[in-house]
Amino acid sequence: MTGVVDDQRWSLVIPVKRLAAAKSRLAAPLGRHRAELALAIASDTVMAAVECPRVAEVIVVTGDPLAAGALADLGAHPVADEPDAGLNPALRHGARSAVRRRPDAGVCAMSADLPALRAAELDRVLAAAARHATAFLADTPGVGTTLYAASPGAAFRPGFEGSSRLRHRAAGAVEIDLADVPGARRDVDTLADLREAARLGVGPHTAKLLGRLSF
Ligand SMILES: Nc1nc2c(ncn2[C@@H]2O[C@H](COP(=O)(O)OP(=O)(O)OP(=O)(O)O)[C@@H](O)[C@H]2O)c(=O)[nH]1
Ligand SMILES: C=C(OP(=O)(O)O)C(=O)O
Repeated sequence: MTGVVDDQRWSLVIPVKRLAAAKSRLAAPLGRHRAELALAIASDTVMAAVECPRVAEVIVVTGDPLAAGALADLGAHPVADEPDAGLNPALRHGARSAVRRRPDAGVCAMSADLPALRAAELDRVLAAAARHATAFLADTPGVGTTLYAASPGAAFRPGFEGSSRLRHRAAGAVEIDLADVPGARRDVDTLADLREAARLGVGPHTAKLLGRLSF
């Protein structure tokens, strides 16, 4: 893209499903601690985003009052989960709010499932995203997407869920090709994912909970 802005700033739109329904693939191993883990992971994701120099604002889209309060305490701006029709509509709603609040910022949707995310990694990913109208980062298995970004003025059309890497690519978004951003790619859906994130080093909320559970 021409006119690349090296210091482009971003509104991060982070969706957080109702905690009682979240992380269903961890229900068997975690039992009653599942909702607590979902919130700890979202808290570490939001904390890294808030600390990232290129991030102007973090908007959390959630219908969960406990998550909204806890993530606001970490510096996020919560908005309602409207129209309450799943992930991509929630992201589009959050993006409209982001553009109203900061018209000069790019809009970047990012999963709340990244407990090993580091602010410096996210900063490098966003610097790469600013070179394109729309861009995305594939997850560790290379099937899904952890982050989808639209520069100012570009249409924001998130296509998360399932094989979203191919979907984003087919829609013309450019894949961000950075080798060493493992925390930004490692989303956690299963126990094996959680173990791998723990090996990378998770943030303080997740670390504390895993310590308590002797994980
Ligand atoms: N606001 C909002 N966020 C959602 C919704 N569905 C999923 N998410 C979020 O989207 C991201 C990816 O979620 P998924 O992996 O599909 O769901 P999950 O709850 O993390 O895990 P599973 O229950 O195992 O599918 C996470 O940040 C979720 O919190 C939704 O309907 N509304
Ligand atoms: C929503 C997605 O991933 P997951 O359900 O694996 O978290 C995705 O990769 O688009």
